[in-house]
Amino acid sequence: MDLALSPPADDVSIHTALSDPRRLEAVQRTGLLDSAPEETFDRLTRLASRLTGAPVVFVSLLDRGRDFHMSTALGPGVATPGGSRDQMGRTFCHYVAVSKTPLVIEDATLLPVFRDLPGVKAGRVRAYAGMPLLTEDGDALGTFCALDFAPRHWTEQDIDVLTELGQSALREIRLRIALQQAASINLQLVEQIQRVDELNLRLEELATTDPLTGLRNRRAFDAHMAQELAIVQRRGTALSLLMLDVDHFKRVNDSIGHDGGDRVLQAIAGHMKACARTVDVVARVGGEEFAVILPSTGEAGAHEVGERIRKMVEAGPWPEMPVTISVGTATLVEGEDAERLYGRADAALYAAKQAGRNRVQQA
Ligand SMILES: Nc1nc2c(ncn2[C@@H]2O[C@H](COP(=O)(O)OP(=O)(O)OP(=O)(O)O)[C@@H](O)[C@H]2O)c(=O)[nH]1
Repeated sequence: MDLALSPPADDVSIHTALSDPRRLEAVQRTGLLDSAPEETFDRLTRLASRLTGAPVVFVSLLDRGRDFHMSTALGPGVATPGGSRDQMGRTFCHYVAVSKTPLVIEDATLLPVFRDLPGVKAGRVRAYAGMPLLTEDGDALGTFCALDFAPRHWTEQDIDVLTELGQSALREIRLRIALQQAASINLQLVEQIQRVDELNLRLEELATTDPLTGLRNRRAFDAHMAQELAIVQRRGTALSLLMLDVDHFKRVNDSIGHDGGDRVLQAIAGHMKACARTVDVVARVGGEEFAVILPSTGEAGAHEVGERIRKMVEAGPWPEMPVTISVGTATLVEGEDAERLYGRADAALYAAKQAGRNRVQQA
């Protein structure tokens, strides 16, 4: 029974069909290209070889420019092909993939279309029976096929065996595609979740950061203050607050312009960050007003930090005009809430201004 192509596909149309990107992508999606031999497929080819008596049965995946033999079974006494599992050049499997129908050849040397195939010319194959392995979308992935070195009559039972076992191989390959798809969807989901997390983090950062100085804004300051007070209540540690205000900032603006004033605010923010520990919370709480929350810090420590910042700001360098700050400090007393602490630090700041500015005043 010769089930040859009618009309047989020519080289150009075979090349075009095999190069179809959708088909090649489907082959990739099996995840089986260059995979190690697997018992699942080897069992099927072995069984097919035993039941048909064909000396060679294999499952091929038709990749770009090569046939990858993912499973090969050899009959008794047949020498192992060894080496590469890739088959280059035109093969019977290509005709099966292009026609998407079975191909059964009893003696290829008698058929002009096939007698010049490299495998036939080299004596590696004379008879061939192959079934196409098609995706659910009808793309040809490869073949399940048997061959013989001598002319051979393929019986109806041979064809049934190859068809049935080919179907089993195909079911397994389709399962692999589905698994690959599920894994890829899973990966995409994980990536999307990561992206959303990153965006949320960025949004949170934007919502809590002062755009001019990069310090925490008033909102973040209030949240940190509540958090620190809760810690103090639990652990009984100390907590201090610094309020800072640029001296005569109106004059600064008037002299060097609003942009110049902004640069001064940025430089002061830099000095404050340089003086603070990582646990301290440095914030811009108003136009030219700053605050620093100092966890685990008592009166003396708060005064010291205030002085350090004041001196650093005074030292500048200020190329355009001298700049100083006034600082008010307050240390939490028992039973005090955030508002009262803030109020006392602010009052101390006011007192520092009244006392002549460029100084640190304790509440
Ligand atoms: N450049 C700049 N100026 C600001 C910003 N926010 C507030 N200001 C200015 O800061 C000045 C604050 O002035 P005042 O509150 O009168 O106090 P002051 O001039 O600093 O004087 P004292 O605080 O009493 O030493 C105003 O001129 C505001 O316009 C800002 O983001 N950028």
